[in-house]
Amino acid sequence: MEYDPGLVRIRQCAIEDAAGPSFPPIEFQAEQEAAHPVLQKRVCVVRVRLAPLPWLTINEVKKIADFIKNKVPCNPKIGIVCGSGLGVIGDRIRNGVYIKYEDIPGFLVSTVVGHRGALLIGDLNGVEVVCMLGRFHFYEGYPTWKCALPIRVMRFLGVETVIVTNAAGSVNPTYRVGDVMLLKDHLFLPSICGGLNPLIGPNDDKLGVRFPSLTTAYDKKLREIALETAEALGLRESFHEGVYVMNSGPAFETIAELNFLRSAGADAVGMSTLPEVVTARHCGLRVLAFSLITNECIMEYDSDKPHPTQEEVIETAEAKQEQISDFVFHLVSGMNKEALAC
Ligand SMILES: O=P(O)(O)O[C@H]1O[C@H](CO)[C@@H](O)[C@H]1O
Ligand code: HPA
Repeated sequence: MEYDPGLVRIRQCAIEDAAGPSFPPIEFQAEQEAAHPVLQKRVCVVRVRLAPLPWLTINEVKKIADFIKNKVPCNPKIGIVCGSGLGVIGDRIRNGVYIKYEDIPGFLVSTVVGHRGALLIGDLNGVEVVCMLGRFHFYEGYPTWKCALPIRVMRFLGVETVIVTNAAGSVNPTYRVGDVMLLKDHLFLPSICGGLNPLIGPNDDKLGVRFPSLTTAYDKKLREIALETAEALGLRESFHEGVYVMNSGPAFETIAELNFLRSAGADAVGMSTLPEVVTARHCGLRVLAFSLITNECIMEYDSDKPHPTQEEVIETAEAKQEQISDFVFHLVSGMNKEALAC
């Protein structure tokens, strides 16, 4: 039988190398053909060129965590992601050690105003935390799995719970600028409509299951603690629980889009957070997430309200930063007590 390289079909090929699982090969080249000694069939030996792996393996993520641990011996149980203008949360951390993102091999760099670009590890109200002073956004050009890479790094630093914060616009007309919305659910539009789920790619079962459930993504007990903390600080009236929707950004939404999002059940809209939340749930972390409402979204045509700007977002975040950092300061203590009691 004549061997025709054009007819070779390899239906599935998973190759384990030292670094972990590979993805489908992209090129086959026939090298030789021979009779198989046992099967008594003609077989061909092929040379396989693998597609370069875009994803990091568990070992590569562990290496980043090990680098951090070698620099700063630590055992944080809570991880915090600071949203736009909310890096001030880190100012309450005592005995903190900063590591700039650019100094961490394999990490990313922040490119957005209002994101300082460093990890801060230290003591927040008696709890050891690792705090991201600045996050990564899809619109900066990072794929969603990379935006969420720090969450996996946190997991290998020993973190069990993450507090993910963001600045967001209000879609719910009863919200006011300066209010806080605890996320009770989300609409991950870039995932549902755009195939941008951060878990796309080979799954490592040692980290999490292939098909994680997100039915209880936002921990109920942690939300209760957050509301009790707000109550104790006299802030309860400005706190809500609602649905966050992610727009990939960087453009703010049109009026038609905002009305569509409202009718779909959204209360606040932003351009971040969900890659981190999905990744955290996948690797077994508990999640509390909240939005600071930094601007009112314009939902009507011919409105004379100001158009949303990054400056307004940062201004509101700065005006509220003391309140937010006070809230997080007390929140971590309540969360820690609950974790110790479990
Ligand atoms: O979600 P964070 O990082 O808080 O930032 C929010 O603020 C920026 C828009 O002003 C966008 O990046 C949006 O996502
Ligand atoms: N839309 C999207 N992202 C945002 C907004 C907004 O109105 N405000 C802060 N981040």
